[in-house]
Amino acid sequence: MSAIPVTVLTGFLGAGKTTLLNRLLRDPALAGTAVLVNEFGEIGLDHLLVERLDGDTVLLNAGCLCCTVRGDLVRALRDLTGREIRRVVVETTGLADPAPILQTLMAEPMLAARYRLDGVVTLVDAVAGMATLDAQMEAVKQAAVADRLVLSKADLAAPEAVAALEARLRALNPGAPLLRPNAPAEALLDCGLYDPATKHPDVRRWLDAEAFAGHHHHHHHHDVSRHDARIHSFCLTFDEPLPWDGLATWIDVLTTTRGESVLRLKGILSLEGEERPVAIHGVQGLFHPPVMLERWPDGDDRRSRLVFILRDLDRAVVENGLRAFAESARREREVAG
Ligand SMILES: Nc1nc2c(ncn2[C@@H]2O[C@H](COP(=O)(O)OP(=O)(O)OP(=O)(O)O)[C@@H](O)[C@H]2O)c(=O)[nH]1
Repeated sequence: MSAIPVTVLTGFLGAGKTTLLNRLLRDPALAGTAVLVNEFGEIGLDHLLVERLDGDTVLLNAGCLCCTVRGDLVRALRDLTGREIRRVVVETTGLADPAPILQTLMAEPMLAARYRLDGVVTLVDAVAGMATLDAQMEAVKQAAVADRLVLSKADLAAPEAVAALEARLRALNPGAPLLRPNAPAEALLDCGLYDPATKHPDVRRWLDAEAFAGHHHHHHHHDVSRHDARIHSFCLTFDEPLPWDGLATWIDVLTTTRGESVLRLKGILSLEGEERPVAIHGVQGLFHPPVMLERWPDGDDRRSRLVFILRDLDRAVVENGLRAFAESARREREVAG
């Protein structure tokens, strides 16, 4: 049984999540999709309950998915077991930090066996988006960790305002394609490591390491908001195969000491003594077990590439740490062997 993809649909209050979802659900490509909707404050916080609406829509009530109803998310996904479900979309409340949701999906062993995180789709409202990003750190995080960014309400905004917001989003998250809500379902969903049609790894689409070339740290930009300045993303590339032991130790250290600062990490690795590539990804201090891929994708170069989205953590700390741990693992091996 192949794991069922779970897409997390997020975006600030009123950004158009429900509108987009309703359109997508009419698309035949989404037949067999179960939807978990998290509405904030519909029912008192004392009564956590999961209510089945029509068909396969489940409403997760009582509070924000990111904090109070993580247990409900697990239960709701567990309840779907045995049904003919091909895909799950979780619509978060506008206030949600997506990280704990992603962590729940990755960390719960029962869920990890049956479901796989496909990706995060973040809606940004072209009218209110700029001000929201200035005011709300959560909105910046939602945009920064997205695999797909969708700009809604561009029809209501001036072209210059749309262009400015697009430029800001590209700087914040160079790896995520920037789409409009009328984009085809396949472009919006299926952001995972595997091409859903061929089941082969599609690293380019998943990682889009090339998109980070030319994008640099924005701290020195005069007009960047303080929130944006705290979050930055980059891609590290390594020509030589990396020692897994050094890398694993470094990930452990980074996770333990600065987990909250690593908003997201995705990578494909060439490891010493291993022909096949390994994919790793993590969200705020939690790492998915590494996945060994069958082979390097056709035409893909065989360098290790690691994409980081960090908050309040300098690139140099991460890069120097990684190099130091890799170096010391190599040295230890030389001494031993
Ligand atoms: N003109 C225009 N209106 C839109 C667009 N997307 C959404 N809207 C409108 O924006 C309003 C909010 O949309 P919703 O889909 O309810 O937004 P949401 O993100 O689900 O809202 P919350 O669940 O409250 O966070 C509705 O009135 C939609 O009709 C768009 O692309 N263009």
